[in-house]
Amino acid sequence: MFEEKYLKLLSREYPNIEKASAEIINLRAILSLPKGTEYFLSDLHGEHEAFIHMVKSASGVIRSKIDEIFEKRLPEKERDKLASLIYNAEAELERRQREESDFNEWCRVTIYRLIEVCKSVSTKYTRSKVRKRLPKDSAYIIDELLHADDESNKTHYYNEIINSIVECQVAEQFIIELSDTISRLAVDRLHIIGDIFDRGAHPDYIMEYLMKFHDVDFQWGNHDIVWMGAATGNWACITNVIRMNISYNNFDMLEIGYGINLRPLAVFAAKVYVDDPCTYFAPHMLDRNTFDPVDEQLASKMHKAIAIIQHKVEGQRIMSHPEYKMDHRLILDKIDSQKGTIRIKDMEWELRDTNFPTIDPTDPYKLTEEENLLMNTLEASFLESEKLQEHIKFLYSHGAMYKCVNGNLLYHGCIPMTEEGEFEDVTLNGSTHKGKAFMDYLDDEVRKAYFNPLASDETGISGDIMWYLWLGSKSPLFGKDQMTTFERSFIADKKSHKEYTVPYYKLVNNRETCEKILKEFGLNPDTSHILNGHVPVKIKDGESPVRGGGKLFIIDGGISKAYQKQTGIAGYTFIFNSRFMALAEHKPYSPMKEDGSQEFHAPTIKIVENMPVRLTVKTSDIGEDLQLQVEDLKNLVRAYRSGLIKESK
Ligand SMILES: O=P(O)(O)OC[C@H]1O[C@](O)(COP(=O)(O)O)[C@@H](O)[C@@H]1O
Ligand SMILES: [Mn+2]
Repeated sequence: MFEEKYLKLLSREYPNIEKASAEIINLRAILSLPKGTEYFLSDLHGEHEAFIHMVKSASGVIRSKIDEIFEKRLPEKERDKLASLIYNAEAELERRQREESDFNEWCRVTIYRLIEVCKSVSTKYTRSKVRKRLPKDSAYIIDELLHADDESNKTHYYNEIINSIVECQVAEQFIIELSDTISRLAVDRLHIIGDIFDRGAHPDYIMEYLMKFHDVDFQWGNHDIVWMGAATGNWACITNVIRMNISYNNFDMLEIGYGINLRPLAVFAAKVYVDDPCTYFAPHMLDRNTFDPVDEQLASKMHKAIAIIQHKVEGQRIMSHPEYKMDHRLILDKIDSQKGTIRIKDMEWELRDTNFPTIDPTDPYKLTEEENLLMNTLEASFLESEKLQEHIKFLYSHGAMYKCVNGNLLYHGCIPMTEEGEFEDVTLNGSTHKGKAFMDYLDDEVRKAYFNPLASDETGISGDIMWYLWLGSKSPLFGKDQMTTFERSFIADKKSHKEYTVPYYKLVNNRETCEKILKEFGLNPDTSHILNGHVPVKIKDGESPVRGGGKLFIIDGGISKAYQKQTGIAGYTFIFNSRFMALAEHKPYSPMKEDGSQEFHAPTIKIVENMPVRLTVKTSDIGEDLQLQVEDLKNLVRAYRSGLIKESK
């Protein structure tokens, strides 16, 4: 009965034997194609240019295709230029326009070459899938070019199309679209293993790019979850987000990108810290603001003002949630203004800054009236920012705490474990969970906090769970014992800044631990792998991204400019195609120079596992779905044949 109903519904889409059979043939053709290339990135930290370059170059995949096709026909320099064109067509076109004596001829030759590359990256897909990835306006022409020269008598037709493109003066647009199509085809699916936000200038641009990408998923990082909490209106999250981004001078993103009104904070800070240079709050100057340059002095004052509000608000959250077990992070009541010291966990530290005009020593966690008003305005800015809310909703709809995909387990930080290597029971809001069940519980609560706070277990203010996930010691997204933000700004002695990672990070050096985690998530421990982000791999100190005897890969190598000194490289990406799994080790991204030139450094690719046989779509997760669809369609055809369901046109 149920099946008949279902088949009737299906018959709306495939109303007769012919249509249903055509789809069966199509699906079976797809199943036999090679598995598409999956591309994994993590810890993007607002570095939009480096990120877009990584996606467009597909971590060296484009370059190796060009070499494969043109090695015998074009000198290396020419191949470099063709690659640069695909990475950033607008910029390369500008350079060519200046340098080529016959620009039209260059366009003509370039279109031929791009079509060859495009053909090569589209061989893994059905024609219909390729068509879907083509830009709307030039889809028809590209489709023709991709297939026109198969027969020699079509060569004339092929040349005519290219000549017309050049003569109609649409060659540049066409080249841009074709280049973009090539990058899109080179990567079938993107996985972002957390931390899109903070430190770098433009996570907002990264989100815009990803929202247009054909297939992307996220595993939330601690820096994403704190923005998700801020977008929920949680003050502990809001203050953290603003503090961090002012500390990296990201005013363009905050005020222009997301429309967060920082004027009240500026006015407040300038007044409260009028004679305080706020020396230890000077922002890092990695990127300049184009639209919203804020005077460095004022930025330092704003940074200190929001940091103090953060410590007050956080103290309130700690007191409301005894189960967070964060009493040791109650800091402000431990300040001894007379002595200029602070006592943290039985240690006394000297403060390098003792000017706290807004802290009432008898009630140090209470916001002043002005601070309270200021927080109300900031909350409104976060709740009302259409762009931010749109980006956060996308993070929700395409993201999760973890993901199992094609035999890989993806998560940003860790799975809480005891020193003995058992999954650790964690109690939050009166509910105790461990392992996969804990991740599922958190996933659920994070969604409720934003979409349906009344249905959540949350005992404090909505979004506290996101704040806990940002810095709590049992947070799978954080994985450290504490976040020493206060110490980093107020105490010179670096010993006080120490943050220790949880046992997980040692345990995963053992293969058995990794296998145990994979099993917990329902994956086959013999064939599956874990992909982790979050902890920068310090190559220069001899660290390796490969752990657990090759069962786990940590791919945070520091795309973040702020961390490149520590890691010695510019990040890892991971590639899983039909033939192998590989780590790509990147060199720092060099931005375009004033004269318009730009150097690209190909990453070093290390194959970490070769597939015993070439993988097909059939063996991938999607393959399972497609096979079920084929079965359903076969049942539908049977129902038509037996007369159970009537065919229509
Ligand atoms: O180097 P910054 O930007 O001051 O940030 C330091 C803070 O960032 C953290 O490392 C968290 O960020 P990550 O998730 O990128 O590691 C904290 O543990 C630390 O207190
Ligand atoms: Mn992180």
